[in-house]
Amino acid sequence: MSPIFPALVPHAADAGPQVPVTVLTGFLGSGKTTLLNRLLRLPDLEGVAVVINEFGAVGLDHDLVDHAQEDMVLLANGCICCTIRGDLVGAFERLADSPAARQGRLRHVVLETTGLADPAPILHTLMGDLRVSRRWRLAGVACTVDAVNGMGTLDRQRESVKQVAVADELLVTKTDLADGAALDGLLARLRTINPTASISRADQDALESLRGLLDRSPCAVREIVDPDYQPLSFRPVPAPHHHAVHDDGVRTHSIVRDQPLPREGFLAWLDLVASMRGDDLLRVKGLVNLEDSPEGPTVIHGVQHVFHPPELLDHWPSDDRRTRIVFITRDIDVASLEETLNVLTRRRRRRPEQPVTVPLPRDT
Ligand SMILES: Nc1nc2c(ncn2[C@@H]2O[C@H](COP(=O)(O)OP(=O)(O)OP(=O)(O)O)[C@@H](O)[C@H]2O)c(=O)[nH]1
Repeated sequence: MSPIFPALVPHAADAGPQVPVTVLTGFLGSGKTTLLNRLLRLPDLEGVAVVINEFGAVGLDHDLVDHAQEDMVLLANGCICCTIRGDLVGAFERLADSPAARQGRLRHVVLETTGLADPAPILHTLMGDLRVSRRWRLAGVACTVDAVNGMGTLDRQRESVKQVAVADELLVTKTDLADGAALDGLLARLRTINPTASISRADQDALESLRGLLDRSPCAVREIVDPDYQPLSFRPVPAPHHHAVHDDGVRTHSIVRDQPLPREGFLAWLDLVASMRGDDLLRVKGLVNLEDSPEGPTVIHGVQHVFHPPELLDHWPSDDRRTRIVFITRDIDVASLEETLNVLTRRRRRRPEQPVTVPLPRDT
């Protein structure tokens, strides 16, 4: 197993059942708390806890969210993505110690990030910090996008592009205030940045989407695993060329392989790509057909250079047994990802004892 890919080593068997965590991100003022409040008013949300991260000396959002205080953990005084990431670990440790968790009543956690957060380090902590990942498991990422200000925010704030790029569900808020043409333009841009996320409207089915994330575990490959999966409402959206072109440098690329892949070569490739270009891999999700595990696909899921431990499903969800991996990248020459995979899996299969020279993933 690769030494620089420790997250590919399965967790210890004593980890016990992990409680799923849904991350709710979205730029400042985009409607996260409003949506969360609507969600928490639903009748069947017993056992759902909320962790709120706020930026500022005095936390307010915890007062604005209606929820039993016992299940509320507030991270004040900073942004978990940078200054107080350790507090995120502490917050989950405190939550693990809460009566609900100790009595086994905690079934899901929603983590609302500050609107300024780069979500990637938060996801890394959830996926890669053993103190957290032993007990908790990322179930999905929802991102609110403001229909009125969203386009301008995407233009000006690089973090907001990243928030959109890593999301499983894009929840468009304030559609009641936006005009139709502007909304179409925004939807097209969202679809360009992240074609694999489902998009829903806050005033229609966003609540259902968020609710769906609470029922979802493990993370994030529903659209690949589930042959019946249909993204919600907004598909198909108008093609981007109908609107002004906004190039956020974010690209989506799918790798498909008909033949099963050798485990060693595949993991070496993933390791190489993650270590060389991890910063630019905004999101990677896939089902991999490995030669030594034909009974089901191995699910891979990563954010930048951190990957969930790959998970072997006990059966294929459909007749399609091809390897399918979706990359959302920034400024990577995707052709080099394909070339590198070809070289590593081909040569390893033929001559495992030979040292392998591979082309490195290139910039665009
Ligand atoms: N008209 C309208 N207003 C909304 C909608 N969603 C949120 N708002 C308003 O937008 C403002 C910001 O909403 P919040 O829910 O506080 O946004 P947030 O993302 O939690 O904000 P931060 O905590 O600053 O990151 C509030 O005044 C909300 O009432 C919506 O769908 N329609």
